[in-house]
Amino acid sequence: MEIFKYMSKYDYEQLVMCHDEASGLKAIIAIHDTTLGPALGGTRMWTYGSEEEAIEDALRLAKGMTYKNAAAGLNLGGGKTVIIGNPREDKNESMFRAFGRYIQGLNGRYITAEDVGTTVQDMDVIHEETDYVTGISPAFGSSGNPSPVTAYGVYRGMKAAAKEGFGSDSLEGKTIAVQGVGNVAYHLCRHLHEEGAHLIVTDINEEAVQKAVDEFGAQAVGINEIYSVDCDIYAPCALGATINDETIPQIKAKVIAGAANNQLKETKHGDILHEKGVVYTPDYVINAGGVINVADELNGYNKDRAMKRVETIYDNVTRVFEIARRDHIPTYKAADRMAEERIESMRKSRSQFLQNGHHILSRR
Ligand SMILES: NC(=O)c1ccc[n+]([C@@H]2O[C@H](COP(=O)([O-])OP(=O)(O)OC[C@H]3O[C@@H](n4cnc5c(N)ncnc54)[C@H](O)[C@@H]3O)[C@@H](O)[C@H]2O)c1
Ligand SMILES: CC(C)C[C@H](N)C(=O)O
Repeated sequence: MEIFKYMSKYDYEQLVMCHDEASGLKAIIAIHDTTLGPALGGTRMWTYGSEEEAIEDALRLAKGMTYKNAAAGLNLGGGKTVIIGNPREDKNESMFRAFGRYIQGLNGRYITAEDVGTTVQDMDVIHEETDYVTGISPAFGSSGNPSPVTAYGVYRGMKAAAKEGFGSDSLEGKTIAVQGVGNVAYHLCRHLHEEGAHLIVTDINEEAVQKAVDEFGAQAVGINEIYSVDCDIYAPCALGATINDETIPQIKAKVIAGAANNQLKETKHGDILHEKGVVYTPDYVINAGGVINVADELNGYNKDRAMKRVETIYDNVTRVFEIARRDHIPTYKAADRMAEERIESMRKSRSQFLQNGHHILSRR
């Protein structure tokens, strides 16, 4: 991978390689765009096949956060971290302390939170070294684990997508295939079960599957079976790129709406879904609940205010479908248009010089 070529193609600002021999920290912080404000995005810990794969993931996820934050109406830019390692085996306190010092060194250009493989406890350790971290324990006056809020946002966005696909936003009696029943999808399944949906689930973690079967009466299927099951809605809630050349011909769902980041392997897969008449709900619009919730910490966390803002995901998803219909474009392009228009208008209006300009973190 030619890194500068890639950064130039998608207009990235900064890539930081963080290394601490003593703790084993190998982290990559990618900052995509800070036009709207400091870059806020979570930290993923994962066993990557190669360093190149990790860098690419950090870059792709950071760009997704720029669009997610912009589309959600937040005054925040986009960034993300990946830590190379197994979250079950390789974590230690000094690793997250070292990582916290690297974040502090960026002096507020990047603010972190949880993502796959990291927890509230990890954020608390990072907080020992820096204030540029969110999703820390409620004991610190913070918002804690963002996953239940992300799940609520996905649930609301899925209802808006159902309205588009089926003419009603009721999920009662709908069959929903959920891929991955981890932190977010467990709570999503609870909302869906409470509304009377039938659930089909899969996960590489058998315990997680069993919990969904026991608590929500879900039907369990194999890892590769999930794409081809008879269902109304496919909810990708594991990792990215699950909508691709191999899976699209298998998917029977009329609507796709889930929590995972970067669901389309390539943009052409969004075009194919559009041609097939599948209602694809752009990932970064529907899964913004977690970042909306942690971002509220920057103003002194207020749960009611944060949840009110999460409710807007229903309207944002609806708006994306309206733009797609109006401009005869696939939904992923409509979402990009919505986010890019906001960034561009702010870029233009901010060109005027201001001594000691107001900064979002000054309110903390
Ligand atoms: N946690 C949040 O607040 C949040 C916010 C926005 C987006 N997301 C995205 O949502 C997705 C899920 O996040 P999470 O926090 O629930 O993570 P998680 O790690 O708790 O859950 C992911 C689940 O997917 C399972 N999984 C992994 N590979 C799989 C495969 N091939 N097939 C089936 N299951 C598989 C894992 O075993 C795990 O149970 C991620 O893509 C994440 O980036 C999370
Ligand atoms: C800031 C975090 C809550 C980010 C979250 N992991 C996401 O992808 O949106």
